[in-house]
Amino acid sequence: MAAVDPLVVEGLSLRFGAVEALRGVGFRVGQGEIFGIIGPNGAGKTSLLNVVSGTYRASAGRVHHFGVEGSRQPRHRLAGRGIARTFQNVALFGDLTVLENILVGRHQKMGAGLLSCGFAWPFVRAEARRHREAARAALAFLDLEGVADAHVEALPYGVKKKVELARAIAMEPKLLLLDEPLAGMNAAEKQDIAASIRRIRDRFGTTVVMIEHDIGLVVALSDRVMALDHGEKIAEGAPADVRRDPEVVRAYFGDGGDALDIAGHA
Ligand SMILES: Nc1ncnc2c1ncn2[C@@H]1O[C@H](COP(=O)(O)OP(=O)(O)OP(=O)(O)O)[C@@H](O)[C@H]1O
Repeated sequence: MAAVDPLVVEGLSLRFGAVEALRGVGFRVGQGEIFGIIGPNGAGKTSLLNVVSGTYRASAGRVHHFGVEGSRQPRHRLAGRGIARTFQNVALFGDLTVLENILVGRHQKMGAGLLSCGFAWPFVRAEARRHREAARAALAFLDLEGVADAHVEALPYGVKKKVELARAIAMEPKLLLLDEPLAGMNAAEKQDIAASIRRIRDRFGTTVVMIEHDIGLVVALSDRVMALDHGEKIAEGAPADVRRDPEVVRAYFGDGGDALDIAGHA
């Protein structure tokens, strides 16, 4: 039987009063793909990710996760279905340690109660141990073991962003949604995160959908790219083709832009 695509989006529209944040956006993401979403400020990228992850309800259109209609599912159900996301701004608990933050993510996946309950049943202890092992494995995969017991608020921004990624992969997602994973980082940190995203896909076969402003890295990292402008899809395809697409260049730079400009945009 043919594999079902992890994400199929059809005719999505979203309105905020008079603002049409999304207008009839549709696309498909195949198993194990890294799919980049680009577009100038206000293009609708975050709105799209919010609809895909069930945070917002679309005015029209559908989202299918692994063949199941998902746009009306509550967010915690998405976690149980193998979908994890990170946020544009760091969304960790600053007063908890890195390891504790990862365990909170696991908790979301496995359902409430188990980690916090006081029972000493052997199966509960075994379950808690399994969560810890999975959390530590996620940290090790991203070379973060050294900060496992550090409080998140004490960490540099670039490390916090990486911890968010670790928290997401500790949920063992089949589909990973990343909202500007490289934002606010220096060049070395960006390269590190980009390499980590690729390693996650290569090692676990995770499908990745990523919004990102750094066009150079999106093009280098993605298998396919989609560009939005004013809530509409204006291009989709091979990263290098989308970057050169006249509509995309115009969206970023107006009529005076040319393809060389966007090639260097970061
Ligand atoms: N909660 C909201 N209420 C009202 N308008 C909103 C809301 N969220 C987004 N918008 C509007 O919807 C449009 C799309 O915004 P969105 O944040 O999705 O764009 P974006 O491409 O993610 O932008 P950026 O790159 O700046 O993050 C914008 O006009 C924005 O002002």
